[in-house]
Amino acid sequence: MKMQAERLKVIEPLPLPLHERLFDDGEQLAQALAKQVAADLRGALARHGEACIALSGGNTPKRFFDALSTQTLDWARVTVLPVDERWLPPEHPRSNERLLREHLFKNNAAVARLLPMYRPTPTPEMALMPVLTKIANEGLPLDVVVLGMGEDGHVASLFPDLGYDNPALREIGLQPRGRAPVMSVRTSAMPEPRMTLTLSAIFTAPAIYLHIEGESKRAVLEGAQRDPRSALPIRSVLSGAPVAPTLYWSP
Ligand SMILES: O=C1O[C@H](COP(=O)(O)O)[C@@H](O)[C@H](O)[C@H]1O
Repeated sequence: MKMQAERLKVIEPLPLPLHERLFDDGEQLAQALAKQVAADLRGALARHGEACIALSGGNTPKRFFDALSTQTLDWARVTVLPVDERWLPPEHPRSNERLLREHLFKNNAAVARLLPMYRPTPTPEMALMPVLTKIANEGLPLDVVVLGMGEDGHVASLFPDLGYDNPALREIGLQPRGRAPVMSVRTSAMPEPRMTLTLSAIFTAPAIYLHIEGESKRAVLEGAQRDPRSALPIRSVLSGAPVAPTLYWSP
């Protein structure tokens, strides 16, 4: 009887690997992440004479971009691209390109090269092939990527509400070794169509950082890290990344 009870013991699945750097506040986090990313870019520049970094949008990265813009390195040889873009002109307050231009392309980083995703076409689908070709030829492989995460577990513009059964999300967006580096996205969760790097493109980077602030997002992340049944895109990042990502978190 005792033997049987032991055999039935539930084995907790191991959480997916993730390095963690935890900070007391967002300013300390921004400074530390900027120093680390600058060191990675200097390393890439020393190895192959140029460097490429993909950066997330939204509200979280502003302080980090401000801090990164002051780092000393050969920015003229650095290419910067957004990990995703809302299909809005760069003057729009929700544009991720605008965020980069306002918070990163200043100080020392003013001379970096921007590889935008947005084109002035009515839909992202109409610009998909030229953007895909440009990014594949001039942006990949990446040296560094910094991902944010939404409260719903989305990363870049890979949204869970596209549905786990959505073939485009599963077979293109979340495919760790697929051929498409970029895809267009339409989701009822967001007011505008979007374009996003796929995980195949994101996983070309040997350094992957998650920049996440707030207790509620951390709970979402930890849930996805531990639950093998989780269909959240952040879990696909943790399970498929060729190197364990490093979390930079503050309350
Ligand atoms: O829509 C987006 O959301 C995520 C998270 O943004 P945040 O405002 O919650 O920090 C972001 O990483 C992504 O690039 C963006 O387009």
